Amino acid sequence: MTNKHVVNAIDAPETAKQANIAELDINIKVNYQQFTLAIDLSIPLTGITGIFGHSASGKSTLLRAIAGLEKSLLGSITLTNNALASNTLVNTEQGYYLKPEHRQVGLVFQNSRLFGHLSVFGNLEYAVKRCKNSQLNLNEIIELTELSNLLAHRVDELSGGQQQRVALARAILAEPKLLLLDEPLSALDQHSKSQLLKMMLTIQKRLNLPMLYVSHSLAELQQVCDNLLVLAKGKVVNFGNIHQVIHQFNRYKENDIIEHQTSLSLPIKAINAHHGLTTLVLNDKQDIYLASDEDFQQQTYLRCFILASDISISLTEPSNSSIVNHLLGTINAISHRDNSVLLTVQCGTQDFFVTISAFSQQRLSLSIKQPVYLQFKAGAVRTFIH
Ligand SMILES: Nc1ncnc2c1ncn2[C@@H]1O[C@H](COP(=O)(O)OP(=O)(O)OP(=O)(O)O)[C@@H](O)[C@H]1O
Repeated sequence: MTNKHVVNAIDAPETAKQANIAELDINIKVNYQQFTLAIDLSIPLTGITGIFGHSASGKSTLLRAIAGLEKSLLGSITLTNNALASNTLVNTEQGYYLKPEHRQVGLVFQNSRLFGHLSVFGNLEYAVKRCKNSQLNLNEIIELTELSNLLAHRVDELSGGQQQRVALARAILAEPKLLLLDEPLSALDQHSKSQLLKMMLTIQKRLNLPMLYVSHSLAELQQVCDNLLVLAKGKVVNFGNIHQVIHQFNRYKENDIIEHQTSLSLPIKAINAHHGLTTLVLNDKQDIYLASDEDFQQQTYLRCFILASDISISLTEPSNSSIVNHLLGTINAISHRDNSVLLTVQCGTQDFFVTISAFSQQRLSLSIKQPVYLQFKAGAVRTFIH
């Protein structure tokens, strides 16, 4: 198999091996009658990596292959901890297959099967007993998954969100080197989703546990993922830093999966409680204003995105406008789509994506290399809380 996708293929000069980061080397084919998954990819095991794609693109099949649940797999999967230690999970050429229970890979599904007749504590205790040489502190995991008040409850009496927290705790207590999450939030309401996303982030950081997280929701992935893998029809279409992958999708004419947007992670410069505005540093000359949220107090940087349809263009600096954000930039790409035009405007080193009508583009005679002002309201900058 060729065209191996490497870490942040887009701009990272260093591979995970060079940086001594654990890595999952995948070179596999899974053949079904009507579908083939063919992946040749090295995934650096840092933070949370999102796996995104249309239905039936092969996301769950990939996770099942890593977990050891795919019988019809050909190829190899190796978990490399550092330059010196690697752990082959499967290598069909060598006739090697490590059983799922020996892979040190945890799995949380949409409907994780718990022991319904046992209490929450009983379920967690079972996981601890199965894990030899347990290093984790059970109380810490109970605290991280906010289960202290539920320990005596039978799990079949819990809500979906509570059950998923038990499933998460149980998976972690098996002390995996890698945690796979397959649509763990899809059956939950918005409140439980936010709670679990925050929990996943905290757990990832506190335990330094790498996660691969499959979701249909780009918004969920944007809240927690550092890297994004996009699959289509069983193949990798893109992999790398999540912001860069989203920006590359903006540029694909055939993109039918990601809404055109500018995706950013920026440091917080100031929180102006009086005006309810927060300032983010875009570069040494330009800031971005957005509406404050009390949770920003605990943050040093924010992930945010601005839809391309929420930004407009002005040829002169809008000095008498109520719109707080105006950034000077240079048009470096113009792409026509039906009656609209997608502009890429560079401000400092950051690309912004702007959709305007073809009518406006003609009226303003916009062309490549032209300086323009971007304008967007503070409310157009959408954020996620960590
Ligand atoms: N055991 C199986 N036998 C035959 N075909 C299968 C089997 N498991 C999965 N497939 C096929 O493989 C393809 C990919 O399925 P998969 O569940 O990996 O997709 P997915 O991207 O996770 O989809 P979704 O987002 O809908 O869950 C589908 O066309 C599915 O029908």
